Amino acid sequence: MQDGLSVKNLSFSYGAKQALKQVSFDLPKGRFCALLGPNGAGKSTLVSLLTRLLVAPKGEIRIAGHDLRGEANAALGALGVVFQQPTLDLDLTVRQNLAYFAALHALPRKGIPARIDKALDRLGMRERAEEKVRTLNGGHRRRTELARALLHDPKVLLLDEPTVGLDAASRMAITAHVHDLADQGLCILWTTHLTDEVRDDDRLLVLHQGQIMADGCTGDIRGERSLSDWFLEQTEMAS
Ligand SMILES: Nc1ncnc2c1ncn2[C@@H]1O[C@H](COP(=O)(O)OP(=O)(O)OP(=O)(O)O)[C@@H](O)[C@H]1O
Repeated sequence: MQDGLSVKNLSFSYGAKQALKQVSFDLPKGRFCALLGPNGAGKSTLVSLLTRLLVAPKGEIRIAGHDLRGEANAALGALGVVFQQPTLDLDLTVRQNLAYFAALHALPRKGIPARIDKALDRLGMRERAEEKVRTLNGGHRRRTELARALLHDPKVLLLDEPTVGLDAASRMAITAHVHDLADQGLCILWTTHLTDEVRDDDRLLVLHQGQIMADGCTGDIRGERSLSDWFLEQTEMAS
């Protein structure tokens, strides 16, 4: 899918343990998609395959139309990633952290300050640009990582349980910011095991025991039940 994320028949095993079984989905641009799965469902394995930390022997991944196997540079160039573990340098300022990333990715030097300002604006972080990351709270650190992931103007943004360790207010703020990014045209894949981060009009993929057990609009999937009740019931039934 052009400008979106497409996965076809993706399987992966760690030795005898099959972590993903024939996973397929197509995510369009301009949509927030939550990948919901309990512990051990295969979320981290999928993230590792999408970022090429692992390579699947079978199946296809296309990022903004580029095949991750055949056109790895173009595919990864269209992908922004926020990993679960924070990777900011605490002793550098917000701006320095972003500039460091821009240099690492060989972005054209002249445009870097404007790119940084734009990315910080998108996350409401411009006024924090000159502060050391160590002085920021967890939510603002997360937003800095998000701004950094946007610097190279990706089409697809992948977030691996991005709210882990944040308080309720920061979780809400980050979730709202990322929904705004989807409204601005990005294709978002947000992995989580927390049902309260998913809105009724979000696209929902439910991963359980390595397989997609539901794919659609969240409100349609949960029906009359709360998503939390639906999710518990389904994952317990399938266990
Ligand atoms: N290096 C490994 N060697 C063997 N099995 C593994 C390895 N990494 C993961 N697994 C297994 O693969 C399955 C999927 O794990 P994965 O970490 O992808 O799930 P997850 O949904 O990310 O879980 P969590 O939310 O707990 O991180 C699990 O059964 C897990 O035990």
